[in-house]
Amino acid sequence: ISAAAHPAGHHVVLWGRDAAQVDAMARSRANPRYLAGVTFPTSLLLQSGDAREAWRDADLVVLGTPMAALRAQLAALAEAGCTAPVAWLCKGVEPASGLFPHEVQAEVGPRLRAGLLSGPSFALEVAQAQPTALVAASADAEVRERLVAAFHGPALRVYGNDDVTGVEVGGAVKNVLAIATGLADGLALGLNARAALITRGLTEMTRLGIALGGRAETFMGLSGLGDLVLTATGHLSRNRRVGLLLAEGQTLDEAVRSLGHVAEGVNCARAVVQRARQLEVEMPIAEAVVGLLDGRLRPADAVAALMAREPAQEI
Ligand SMILES: NC(=O)c1ccc[n+]([C@@H]2O[C@H](COP(=O)([O-])OP(=O)(O)OC[C@H]3O[C@@H](n4cnc5c(N)ncnc54)[C@H](O)[C@@H]3O)[C@@H](O)[C@H]2O)c1
Ligand SMILES: O=P(O)(O)OC[C@H](O)CO
Repeated sequence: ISAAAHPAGHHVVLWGRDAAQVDAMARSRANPRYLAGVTFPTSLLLQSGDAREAWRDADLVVLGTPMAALRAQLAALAEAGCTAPVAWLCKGVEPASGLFPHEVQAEVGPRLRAGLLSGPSFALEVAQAQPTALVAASADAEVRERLVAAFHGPALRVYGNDDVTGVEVGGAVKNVLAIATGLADGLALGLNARAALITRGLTEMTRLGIALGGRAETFMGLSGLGDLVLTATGHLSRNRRVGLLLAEGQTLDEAVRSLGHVAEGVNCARAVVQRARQLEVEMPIAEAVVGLLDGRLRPADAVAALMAREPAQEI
């Protein structure tokens, strides 16, 4: 995403916590482990050390960490009195608390001018400047405008949306559903089953999102249906890969270890189901994913349980 901001003519600093890694990237102008074949723009400045040096004069701060690191990063910005808009890219819930990103921000940095970027976007394709459409979500119109100004360009279309809850629920629940479709595809349950999981999964996402205060239309947009289709079917998805590995017979620990990357859906599943139960929202597919991840259900039992549900009206 740092590379994506470059064609828009901005001065971009990529800060990383691992000095050796940042040094290696600065020398090679590449990150072969994550972004194979991508060369960084010559103007992209790479920095480590004191993060405040990187964002002190920034017009916009973008946090590209997993959910587990969001609280500490936001707290540091809040404590240092950051006045620039701050946006996160993570999708999911905080593992320790089950909170969505904007809820974490409300706890640690309520005065930050905050927003997020979401939508169907594998990092590799964004870095390759493949055409991509994203959502800039914030309750603050100026933050949305700043994000659009920073990233909208020849390869990225950025749409605004003020429904932060809806956008974040979509980004979290699609991870859980991608595990489910990965499992179904790994078990060769067929294309009909995959389409059914995506569609009924979208219904679950929408029900939960509305119960949490999101708007129905958001779930039909890029951060809902769009990201669900991408993550549930795209071979670059880590969450889908977890499902495929479970279908091969790996345990959850083995699957997460062999993945070697963060798969937010593993933490999301339990938190999403817990929220749904509290709100009396039915989410049978997400419930089945939790049963599978916890080792309480075997894949065949999960399929049988979902198929044995009472007939119901579609809407
Ligand atoms: N990779 C993608 O295609 C993609 C696309 C859209 C959104 N996301 C979301 O973005 C988030 C990050 O995903 P990723 O694939 O970039 O993960 P990642 O594991 O590659 O981590 C991203 C960066 O965060 C750093 N980091 C990790 N823990 C940290 C900490 N405690 N403090 C500071 N930095 C820390 C890592 O060193 C790394 O540089 C996830 O929530 C993911 O769902 C990823
Ligand atoms: O690789 P995943 O499953 O974390 O998905 C990455 C992005 O969220 C896709 O939009």
